[in-house]
Amino acid sequence: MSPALTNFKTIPMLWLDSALLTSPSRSAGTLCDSDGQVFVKPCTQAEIDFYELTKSKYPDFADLMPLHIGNLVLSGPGEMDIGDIGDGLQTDPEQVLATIQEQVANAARECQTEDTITWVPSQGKKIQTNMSVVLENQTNGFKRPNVLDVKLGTRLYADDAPKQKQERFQQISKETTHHNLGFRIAGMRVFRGSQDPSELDDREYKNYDKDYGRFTVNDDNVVNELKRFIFNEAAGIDEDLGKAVCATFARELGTIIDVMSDHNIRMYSSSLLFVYEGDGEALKDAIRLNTEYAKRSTGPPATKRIDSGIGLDDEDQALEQLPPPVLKLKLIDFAHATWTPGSGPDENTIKGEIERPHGRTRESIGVLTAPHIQIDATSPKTASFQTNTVHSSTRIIVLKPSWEWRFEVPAGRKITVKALSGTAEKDGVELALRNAYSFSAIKSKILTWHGCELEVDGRTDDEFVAEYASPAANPANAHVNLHARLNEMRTAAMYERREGPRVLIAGPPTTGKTTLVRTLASYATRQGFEPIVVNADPKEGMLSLPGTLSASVFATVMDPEAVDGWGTTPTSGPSTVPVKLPLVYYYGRNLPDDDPEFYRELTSKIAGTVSGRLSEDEAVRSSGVIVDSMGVSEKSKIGEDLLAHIVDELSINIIVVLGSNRMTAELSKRFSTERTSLGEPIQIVGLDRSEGVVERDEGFLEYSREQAIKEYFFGDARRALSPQIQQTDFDALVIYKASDYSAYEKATLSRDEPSSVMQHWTLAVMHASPKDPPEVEAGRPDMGTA
Ligand SMILES: Nc1ncnc2c1ncn2[C@@H]1O[C@H](COP(=O)(O)OP(=O)(O)OP(=O)(O)O)[C@@H](O)[C@H]1O
Repeated sequence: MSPALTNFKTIPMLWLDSALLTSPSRSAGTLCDSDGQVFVKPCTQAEIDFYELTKSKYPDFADLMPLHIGNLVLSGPGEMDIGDIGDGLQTDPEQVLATIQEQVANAARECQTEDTITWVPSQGKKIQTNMSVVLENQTNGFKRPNVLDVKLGTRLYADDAPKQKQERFQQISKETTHHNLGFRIAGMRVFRGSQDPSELDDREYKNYDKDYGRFTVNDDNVVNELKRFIFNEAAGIDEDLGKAVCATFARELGTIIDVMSDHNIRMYSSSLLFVYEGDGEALKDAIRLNTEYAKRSTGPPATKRIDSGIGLDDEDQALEQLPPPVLKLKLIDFAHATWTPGSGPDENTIKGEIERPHGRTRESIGVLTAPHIQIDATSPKTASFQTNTVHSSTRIIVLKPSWEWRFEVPAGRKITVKALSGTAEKDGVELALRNAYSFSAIKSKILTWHGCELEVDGRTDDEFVAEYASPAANPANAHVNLHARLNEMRTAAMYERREGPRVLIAGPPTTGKTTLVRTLASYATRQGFEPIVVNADPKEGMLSLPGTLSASVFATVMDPEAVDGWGTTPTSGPSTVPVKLPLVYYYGRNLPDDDPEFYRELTSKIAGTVSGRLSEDEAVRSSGVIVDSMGVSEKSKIGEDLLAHIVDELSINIIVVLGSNRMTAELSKRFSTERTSLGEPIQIVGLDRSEGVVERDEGFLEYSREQAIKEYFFGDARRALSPQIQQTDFDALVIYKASDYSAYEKATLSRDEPSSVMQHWTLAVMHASPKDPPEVEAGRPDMGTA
């Protein structure tokens, strides 16, 4: 049988061999590469799909899983039955590693030993598999890995499991710690885990097979049994060292619970895989080396330099220098895992990860840190230590004038940035010196005009210093010039008591439009102007949820840490940065072309309100308007028409086109003879796109949108928010849903009845009489969101 990799470069593959792994195990279907770095696990297409979807759409969740390197197709498709994968496993203690390491062929083994029917999402029919996932081997790099597999959940079967299977698994759950605690020890392996040499294998491991977790471990002894995994004087792991391991696992588990709580997923029979260095001396060495590494490190593990204009990749070098691992904790086995949007967090799985000790504000204390284990977090000896999986290092980045530090932080990770000296700004907002700013799920930049020193703590996914020979070489220079020109116009307008510039920022997708709008708004407020900013791009919300169009006066500083990059509203709770009060219209769709009529109607309404505000408020009038528009591809006729509608309605007199000569030329032609409603000519300015502007994939954007929704309802980590609860009878509510737009069906809204399907929906609340027709409802501003 010759393996062929689908999306992974060829690597020498061997059948799993005792000489290559930390434990001998020769299990059918299981492969390992020659240096033990990867682990190949036979699986179904559903599991491959789950890995791939998670990697592309939910990167923070993918961080909780073993790294998915690719997929493997074995030759002779159709020859292998998933039920065959488990042949020969389980009986010999030496073979238990297969259970423990990534639960190789877990589903199949369960099927063979616990049920006669193969449990795969095919209604119990046996399916054939010639596929495997190629994963990072979690035990790689350890000298003597101790491994513990904890199967999670009270319920162990998915909805599509056959009835017999369901009954069998219900029975298992009832008879084991699954029932009350929501988890069970599925396998364990401890270096020198017994004083009796006859209980150890030839590599000095004591192996606990799955029967141990089913028949020996119960609710009363589970904590003591778990202690066997960690507190092991015979291997040199004393009380202090063991407590430090527990505390570090608890911290990692906290992250897993936090991320899982943010997602809508259902997992059955998944596990947590705990791995740590089981040799006390090697463990102490690894802790020391990791601590030294963290202290010594002045740069992130993967820093790209652009010295002499040549990109140097330090990644390989940095990886070689990494200290040995101390411990790892991953979620594994996704044979029965699916993403279930709208279903809420997976309480069944999370239950197994949580113990609720009294008096702790945070509930994310895991099985290994149950109160009985008594971690003394105050003793320096027992404090948790840094592992290289969550390695972070403090480093200083020195930027010369007009340079940018560009960075990407994935969802679920956080960095803090302090400007130590000089001046630094993020999207036009100047960073206060020595103030720590936190950023998560972000792709952005810090720019300096005069040079600065930044202190950065935390691991980024990518970062890069963009060096420019002179300020003029940085496209941001054009933004400053544009701002200077707008300010001249504002000052003139102030003296003449008329309207200041109304600017529309347009361009194809991902050209830096929103960044420029934020920068211009921030520069204006820093100089005492009070422009109205209009967000005409429903894809991302401004001071409101995604799917809305909004406008707000910006008279005070913006909040660079805000999840949407703009700031907060009074509904987001108390804030150190002044809040803004936006006018919001609910559009309910991603793109303007999804319902152009309704989009036109709403932008006209916003324009009406903006015009009212301009005429009432002198300071706002002379400051003018800045509009962020949707990305319009160069050949989109409808996109161009919608832009023209915004230009007309908001009396735009300056159109800035980013990153497209063609669009600049077309708009110049279109507006060359037109005048605004105030009789001014319409100027078109073409600006270059910065090469720093980055694509944000759908997974990243979806996560950002989810965070914006969460922040809207619950505040953020910096401020607690108690959402207002107002109870209303369902009879008093009229609920409308955006109907599917078609050229024939012009109705924007269709009536919907309250039902359980609406759980986790966000509803825009509008003040209207229940008798009002949908057209009237649709055009009203939101009072808020429920
Ligand atoms: N110079 C830069 N360096 C690094 N990142 C940047 C830079 N300019 C913009 N970005 C980032 O690139 C991403 C895309 O930029 P932005 O949202 O401004 O583009 P856009 O044209 O508004 O996109 P869309 O068409 O999707 O609305 C953002 O995450 C932004 O923070």
